[in-house]
Amino acid sequence: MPVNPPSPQPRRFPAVLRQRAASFGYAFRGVAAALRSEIHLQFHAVATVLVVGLGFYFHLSPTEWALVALAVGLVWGLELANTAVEAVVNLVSPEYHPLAGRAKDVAAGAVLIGAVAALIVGLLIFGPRVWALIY
Ligand SMILES: Nc1ncnc2c1ncn2[C@@H]1O[C@H](COP(=O)(O)OP(=O)(O)OP(=O)(O)O)[C@@H](O)[C@H]1O
Repeated sequence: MPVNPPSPQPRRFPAVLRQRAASFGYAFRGVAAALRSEIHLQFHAVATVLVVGLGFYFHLSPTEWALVALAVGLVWGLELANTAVEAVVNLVSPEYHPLAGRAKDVAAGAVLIGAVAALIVGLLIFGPRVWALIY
């Protein structure tokens, strides 16, 4: 009795790629929406452009660029997460609730810690150079 050859597997690779591309699209849409609505993020965008400009001006080393990139990414990431927490809290608890307040305060605290760390990195990397430029 003839044996049928195994039927070829459906080609799922392009579908997976499409799904990944869509996920990236949603993520970029999230960043764009947060940028439009959050004044803090608009401030970070301006600060990021300034920091990158200063980095080129002062010819940062690769290690310094890595630290600056981590600091900038940390602040952006935490600010976006904070925006997401605020949106969810506003959705599930539009009325006053101590837990809602705590969630927002803790998320804001995470941004604060990240911002202080980024400030320290910025002062250590740019501080001496800016100082030498002025004096
Ligand atoms: N539903 C709530 N229940 C209890 N406390 C809340 C509630 N919403 C906000 N709060 C308190 O008010 C603070 C400010 O909340 P708000 O939603 O204005 O956030 P925000 O940090 O000012 O954010 P943004 O300025 O980015 O909108 C919170 O950190 C929290 O302490």
